[in-house]
Order: sequence, then structure tokens, then C-alpha cells
Amino acid sequence: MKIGIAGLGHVGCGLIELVERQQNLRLPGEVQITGVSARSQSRNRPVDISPYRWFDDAATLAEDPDVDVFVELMGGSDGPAKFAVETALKAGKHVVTANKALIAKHGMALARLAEEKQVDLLFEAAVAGGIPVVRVLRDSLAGTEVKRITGILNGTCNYLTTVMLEQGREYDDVLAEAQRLGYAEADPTLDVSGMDAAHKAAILSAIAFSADLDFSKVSVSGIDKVSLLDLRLADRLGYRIKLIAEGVLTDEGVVCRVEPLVLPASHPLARVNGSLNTVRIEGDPVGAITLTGPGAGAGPTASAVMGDVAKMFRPAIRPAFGRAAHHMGRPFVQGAPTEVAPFFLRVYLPDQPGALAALTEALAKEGVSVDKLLQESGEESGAAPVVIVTHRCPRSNMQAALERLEKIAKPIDAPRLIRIEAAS
Ligand SMILES: NC(=O)C1=CN([C@@H]2O[C@H](COP(=O)(O)OP(=O)(O)OC[C@H]3O[C@@H](n4cnc5c(N)ncnc54)[C@H](O)[C@@H]3O)[C@@H](O)[C@H]2O)C=CC1
Ligand SMILES: N[C@@H](CC=O)C(=O)O
Ligand code: NA
Repeated sequence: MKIGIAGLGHVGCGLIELVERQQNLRLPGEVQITGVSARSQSRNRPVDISPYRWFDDAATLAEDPDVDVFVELMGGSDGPAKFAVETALKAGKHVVTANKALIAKHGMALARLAEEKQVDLLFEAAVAGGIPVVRVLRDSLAGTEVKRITGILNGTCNYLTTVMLEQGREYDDVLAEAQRLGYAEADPTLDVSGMDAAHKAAILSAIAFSADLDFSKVSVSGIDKVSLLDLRLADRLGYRIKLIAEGVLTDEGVVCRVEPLVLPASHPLARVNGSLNTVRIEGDPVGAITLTGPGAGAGPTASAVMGDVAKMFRPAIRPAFGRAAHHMGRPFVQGAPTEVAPFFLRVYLPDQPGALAALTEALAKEGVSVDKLLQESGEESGAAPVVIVTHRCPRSNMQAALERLEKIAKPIDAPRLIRIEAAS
């Protein structure tokens, strides 16, 4: 698969980095970069672009005979990005883009052009970065009637509201950080005004409701007026302020809006923090599905772009496990249980003096320290269930402690030993 990449910023460089380590990915075939284009050839970049043919003009790359798939990662709803994508489609090339502004504004016309030319126009990276939500809505949920979509669709805004509150930092300071981290748009007013989330909500709504995308009907308000004081006061009352996007099917048509909302701190959307995005899709008959993951940044976004490039391979049949079966050479190996962790131990002890002491003594002798202990009454059965939560210790110490316990106070029923997973 020969690809031409226009735009070598955060996402473009992230994609080159992925192409260079593609042997570790699950692509149906080889991806080869046959040309690149950006504003400046000489700019300092995290990847070496010297092996690739340089094009001053993205549209010339888009129609180059040595390009099968044109990957547009420049940004901007009009101007060079739009012209290059149109040029590629007209030349019969498949297009992959991360450009939500372009798709929200011109998506319908571009889709018609792609259909006319019988080529693919894929844009998984345009919505919620690394979360595979476009594919899920378009393909996997084709058998569900979607009623409503809600979510957090802008990583920069979510990062801002999270970090301002958690670290007590001011808006400008955290926004500058989001820009350095590669989350923000080249013009970050698109993020904080709510416009970027609105682009994404409109794209998801068009797919979900088979609606003729008309971005002018989307209501947009942003978080640019939300201050650290607002976040703090809301927090003191048990709330979080988040930029929330919604698309809903009504009798009149599709209503799509983006606005800051005050949510109870326990609300599922309130608990999605940092640059994470989340999308909740409600439909019939599937019910509700929630997808959460990295919504911005070079790596996650490039992953989504590469997923679309992988979709362009046209094997006679799709390999059932992603890569052709005879190329799946990596062996499965036996995994050992995690050896050092906190443990949950449940035993039934005879309801008699000294039984609990025997248990704690057996643990202590093996160097296991107890974090929590719970004993229930054993009045009826004559056996008292006891639960111990330990601090981190080797599993072998737990097993040795159980062997000791067998000798001193034979527990009734087999003890249950389960590793405790960390909170995140
Ligand atoms: N950064 C992120 O987390 C995400 C970005 N996107 C989208 O991906 C696209 C690229 O984003 P980033 O890499 O963050 O932007 P960026 O600003 O880091 O890079 C843009 C690149 O495009 C080139 N470019 C811009 N205008 C050009 C023009 N007129 N002619 C030739 N080259 C031009 C620039 O020279 C630069 O190499 C945008 O559409 C953005 O909305 C989508 C999802 C996430
Ligand atoms: N600027 C966007 C990037 C991804 O789409 C965001 O912050 O979400
Ligand atoms: Na996505």
C-alpha cells in the first residue's frame, strides 16, 4: 500500500513513526510512504523525513501516480487541505484524513465525490482521536437504531478543566501545556470555543442518524469563559464542569449541540479526566455502549489513521484475525500469576477461642502484613467467615501462611486466595 502524507506536524510525524515500526502492528500487508508534504521541509521534527520524496504542494502529492492512499493531516476546513483531498478523490485515490473541520463542513460533498469515484474516504482519527468510534458506529452498530449520543469530544478542554481544578492552575498556563503536549488544534480557539467538539459531534450525528450533515445548525458554546474560581466553587458543591457534546434524534430532525455542563461529581462523564474522551451511544436494540480512551495527541491519533490505512488493503477475504493466518508467528507462552500484590483471603475458621489468633500468627510468621480484617458471626454454622486484605506481599508467602494455618487450626472449607488489582 503506497501512501502519501500531507501534513507533518504532531499527527503526521506520529504516523511516520508507526509506519517505521509496522512489523509490530497487525497490518494485512506492507505500508510504504512514497511521498510527503508540509509547509517546511527543513523544520526540526522528531522523525527523519529525508528517505521520503518531498512535495512542496500537497495537491501534487495527492494525484501522484505512485500514491494509492492520500493521507491528509494538515488541518483547516478550506484552502489547501480541501483542495488536496478533492484532487486525490478526483484522481481516484482513497483518502484518509484526521481533519474534522473539513469533514464537518464539506463531508457530504466529499462523500458524494468519493462514491462517484468508487474510492474510500475514511476519517476515524477525526473524532475522539484514538477511540474507534467512527468504525463502531458506522460498521459494528449498523444493526442498531441509534437514539442519542453524548460525550466528551475535546481532549484539550477536558485536560484544561481537569488540570486547572486538580492542580489549582490558571487557564492560560494549562492551555499552553495542552499545546505543548500536541492536544490542541493549531488554532486553540477552535478547542476552547467548543467548535472542535461541535465538528466531531456533527460527524457522529451524521453517521448515527444518517443525517444530511449541516454544521450551521449545530449550537456551540465553549469553556473559554470558565474560570478556576467557577471550577473550584462547583467542586465545593460536589459538581464538575465539563464540555459536553450531544446528538439526539427528535421528531423534527437531529439536534446537535456542545456546551459546558455542570455534572454531579459521581456522574460517569464527570469521572472522565485529562485528555481522555468518552462517547456514550444509546440505541435499540443494543442498549447503551460507552467507549472511553485517548481523544488527542500524536500517538493515539496516528493509531486511528493507521487503522484506516489498514482498511484500504483489499484482500479477497478479510483475514479473520487481522493478519493473514500464516503470518501470525508470535507464540503464546504460559503466563505465571502475578507474584507480588495485595491479596484477599477468605477462610472459615472454627468458631472457637484462638482460631483468629492462629490465622494472624500464621500470616505474621510468613511476613504478611494485614491491611484490613473482617469477621462475620459463625453462630449458626459453627464456622466464622473471616476476610483478610493484606498489604503487598509475595504469593508464595500467602501460600506458606495457609500451610501453617492448616497445621495449627484446620480451617473449615478451602480458603479462597485472590489477588487484588490496583485501582487504575
Ligand atoms: N493533534 C491531535 O491530537 C489531533 C489532531 N487532529 C487533526 O489532525 C490534523 C493535524 O493535526 P496536528 O498534527 O496536531 O497539526 P500540526 O499543526 O501539528 O501539523 C500540521 C501540519 O500540516 C502542515 N500544513 C498546515 N497547513 C499546510 C498547508 N497549507 N500546506 C502544506 N502543509 C500544511 C504543517 O506544516 C504541519 O506539518 C488536523 O486536522 C487536526 O485537527 C485530529 C485528531 C487529534
Ligand atoms: N484538538 C483536539 C485534538 C483531537 O481531535 C482535541 O483537543 O480534542
Ligand atoms: Na476515533
